[in-house]
Amino acid sequence: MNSPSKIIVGSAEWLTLPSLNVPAIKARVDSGAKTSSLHAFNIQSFKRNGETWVHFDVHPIQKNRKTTVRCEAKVTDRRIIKSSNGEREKRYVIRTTMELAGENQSIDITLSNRDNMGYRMLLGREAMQGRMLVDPSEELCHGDRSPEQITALYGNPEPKLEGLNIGLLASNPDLYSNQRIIEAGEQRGHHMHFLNIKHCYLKMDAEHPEVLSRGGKSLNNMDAVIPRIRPSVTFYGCALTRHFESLGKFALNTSDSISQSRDKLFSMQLMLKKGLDIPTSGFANSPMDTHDLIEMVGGAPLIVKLLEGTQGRGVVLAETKKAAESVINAFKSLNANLLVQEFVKEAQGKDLRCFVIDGKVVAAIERTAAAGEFRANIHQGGTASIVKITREERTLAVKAAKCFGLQVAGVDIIRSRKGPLLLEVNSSPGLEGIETATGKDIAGLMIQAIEKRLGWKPTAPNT
Ligand SMILES: Nc1ncnc2c1ncn2[C@@H]1O[C@H](COP(=O)(O)OP(=O)(O)OP(=O)(O)O)[C@@H](O)[C@H]1O
Ligand SMILES: [Mg+2]
Ligand SMILES: [Mg+2]
Repeated sequence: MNSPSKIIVGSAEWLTLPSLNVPAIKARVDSGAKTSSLHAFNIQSFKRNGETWVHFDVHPIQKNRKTTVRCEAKVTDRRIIKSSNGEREKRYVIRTTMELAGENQSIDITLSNRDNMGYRMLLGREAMQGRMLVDPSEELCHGDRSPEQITALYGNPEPKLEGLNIGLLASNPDLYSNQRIIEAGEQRGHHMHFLNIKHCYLKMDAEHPEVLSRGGKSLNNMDAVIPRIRPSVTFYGCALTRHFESLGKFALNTSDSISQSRDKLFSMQLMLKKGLDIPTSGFANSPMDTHDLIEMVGGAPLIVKLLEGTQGRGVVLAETKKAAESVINAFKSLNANLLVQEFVKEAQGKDLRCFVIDGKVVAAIERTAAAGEFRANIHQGGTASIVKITREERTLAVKAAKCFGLQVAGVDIIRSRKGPLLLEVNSSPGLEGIETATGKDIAGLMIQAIEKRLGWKPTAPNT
């Protein structure tokens, strides 16, 4: 069995991919994977002498997004790959030479657009069969590479002087929030593009997928997009965002996170599932259950919410049981979906808006309803002021954003006798109220979240 001609490899090894001009790449040895894979981006197919080729970029060094190698290879196949989390994805397959322990061999590699546990390459069992034996307790059996050696091989990359191409996917360029995002991006040296959601369209094609803007301009050169999708265009805006994501572009809030948080009922169920508290709520189909619903949330006074409402419209306070019954049944007769919720009276018309970016609360305000009003929405005449939030509230806000996978979120919390309760999570929180009240550059922090994710560093001196 143990043929002496086989090479022993550990759990990770340095390889060379000479035809791709990759002099050194640390691969994770993964006999659980069939085919080897390479983390590639900007993957673009093209025709050469009637054959399909791809060019793509690789960051060959772990935790380094500055060193980029541009590669080109003939496509030998397109394959459905099932990743370890069960997701299926169609990927390009290329054949290339791999050098390990002084031996060359030809292997198939799929081009994956995700990082594999921080490794830029996975060496699958297809490439190892008949040639290698794995000793999982060892690592780098064929030598390590020092940072100095890596620098000698790749040279010192020039810092990227050029700003990023950032697309703001939104509807109204005159909106305070949109203007601020464009301004903050430009201030930090980026090329900001206002992309009107309704003026963008997409091409679904296996070889050359694309997002375009009216007139036929390709938007495939965007490095990142910031979706600011108003509720009326959720479906279309999420479709565009999803397309950008599948092109390997970074979306500050993914289409999945946006659509999940937009569905009020679903989002409440998800928050509860993650152990995050909300005011007790009920949802029913038939008016025959109205009475039970009212009892369930502790009787009147109670809140009735239309699932489709925004900015405080469609949120009603029913002071008495009679009023509650009439409101619920009236909405029902209009075929509206509604939920019934316990009224948090002790909040006294106040709620908290916590602005979360990249897992941190970067600003918080307290909104106070106008006199005679229980809804704290600014659109309903509410006023905003700075507030110090508790550690518990901070944690709750961060967890709420995380449970949807939102990198930017406006988390609304109401202070109840039982402690802080989540009201809702917004994927396109407005900037005006919070920037004005706190004086913080929230738009700038959103841009910085993109820079961080893309490993972009501003050049001195205007950091
Ligand atoms: N259960 C409740 N008890 C007391 N006040 C509430 C309750 N639910 C909502 N409110 C008040 O009403 C306001 C509006 O409610 P909510 O945020 O649920 O709806 P909305 O703002 O219309 O929704 P959206 O932000 O999605 O447009 C809240 O900001 C809060 O001040
Ligand atoms: Mg609200
Ligand atoms: Mg909302």
